[in-house]
Amino acid sequence: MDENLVLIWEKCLQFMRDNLNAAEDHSDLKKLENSFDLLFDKVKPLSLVNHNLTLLVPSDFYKEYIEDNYLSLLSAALKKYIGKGVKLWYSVMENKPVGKEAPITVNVKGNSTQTPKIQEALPIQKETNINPFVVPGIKKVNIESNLKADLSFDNFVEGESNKLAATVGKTIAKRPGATAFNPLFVHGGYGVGKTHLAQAIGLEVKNSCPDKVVLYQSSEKFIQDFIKAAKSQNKTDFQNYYQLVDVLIIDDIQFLSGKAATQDSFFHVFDYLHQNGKQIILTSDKAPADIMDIQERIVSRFKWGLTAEIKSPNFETRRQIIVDKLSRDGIVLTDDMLDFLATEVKTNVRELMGVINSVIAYSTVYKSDLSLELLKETINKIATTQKKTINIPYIQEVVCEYFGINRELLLSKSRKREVALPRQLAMYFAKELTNSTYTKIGEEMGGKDHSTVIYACDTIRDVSKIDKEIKKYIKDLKERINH
Ligand SMILES: Nc1ncnc2c1ncn2[C@@H]1O[C@H](COP(=O)(O)OP(=O)(O)OP(=O)(O)O)[C@@H](O)[C@H]1O
Repeated sequence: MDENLVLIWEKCLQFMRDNLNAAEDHSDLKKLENSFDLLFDKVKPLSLVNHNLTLLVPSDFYKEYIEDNYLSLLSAALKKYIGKGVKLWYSVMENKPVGKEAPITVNVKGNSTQTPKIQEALPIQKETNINPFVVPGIKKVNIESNLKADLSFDNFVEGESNKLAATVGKTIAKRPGATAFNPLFVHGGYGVGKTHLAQAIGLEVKNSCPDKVVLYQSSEKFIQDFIKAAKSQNKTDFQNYYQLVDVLIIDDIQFLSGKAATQDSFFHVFDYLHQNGKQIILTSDKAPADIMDIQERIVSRFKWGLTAEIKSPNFETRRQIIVDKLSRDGIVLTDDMLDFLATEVKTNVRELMGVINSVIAYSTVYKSDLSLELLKETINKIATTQKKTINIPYIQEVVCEYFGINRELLLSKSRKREVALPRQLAMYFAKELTNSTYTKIGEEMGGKDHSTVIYACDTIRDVSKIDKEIKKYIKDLKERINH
């Protein structure tokens, strides 16, 4: 690498770092510096030819993030150390194919530092399958968006747990289909805010571009519609309907698992929308690679854009969610009450919402008499009434929902991995979390022999020590069963 260029780039970085606070409305300088270092650590200057500076970035995300957050600062630095009129280019590293030495890069023009106007990233065409179900010249029809006004960005509290997904979501909402984040694949545990975020993006698009057709659909509805269409031999109409959409949001996409025919249809809808610059947003309770029994070509498409995980919120975010929600209802709690609530309800935001609603109900009744003691009593009562009895049918229900299979299949004799593994996990949890004997578990698992149950429990215990996937299933399921 050109030593002179490295030196210039070092100076630019130092300048940007020194001016972080001035450029951003951000009070926590330390955090800002950390995220700056993390980001720019992976960005390298490749070449500087006739005032054309090319930066090597690991993925489209880096390009988008730099353009959205650091463009003015970067422009100032380049002007200072290179001169006026520097044009910025990005060389984006694509996945490195096995056996090749050098990374493949795709060159993308950035915003010229001369022209402050935001310029859209060039869409990177990854594959060019022609969709057979395209109806040319089809007119726009009225499609109900299924968006809920209260699930907006205004009501969405951002924190460490959802920062990446929320930041990218807002970028997408400004330029749906025109960023590199297509699809946006949001995954995370139960009740952490995936649906809320996906809806917020949809609402924001509708606010800024009312002409855009936004459709939020649960994957269950997508599957039902597909089955109906297949029965009445209307599969083409089904696909055409989804192909009319500018922003397609499918919630809980993991439920496509094991549904090969629906997956085929989804694949065609996906490709058509993607090829035509339409935005796709998907949510799931698992990362793409962890969804079982789903076609490889679909899993690879899930990863084309950006995969962002939402984790359980930390104390600060939980506290802020409580403050926000209560203030919308005109309720103000003391600091010790807020701290108490945020400390007590740790698992997920849905549970937190339940507790907040109870607090709202109590404060309506008790008005100013609402005290920390009363709050503690309330939480204890909720905790007692919410405590679930963990029994075998309940474990079966949770396992079936998690893997997207029905109970009949779980209890069947099928030896297919996508059924046998959930069955073994259900047996394992039945042994771990209930007082049932191996014989009793076998009976409730579709009349299996007690030795089959012993074998299943031993297998899961052994495999979980070395297999990351099984470890993750156990962790996720434990959380859900104990919830
Ligand atoms: N960051 C947040 N700020 C404000 N409210 C939130 C936030 N995250 C979640 N919520 C609220 O918590 C509840 C559960 O969120 P949501 O339904 O989006 O979770 P989810 O991850 O989609 O869950 P599931 O996997 O069960 O579908 C909703 O009432 C939502 O409005």
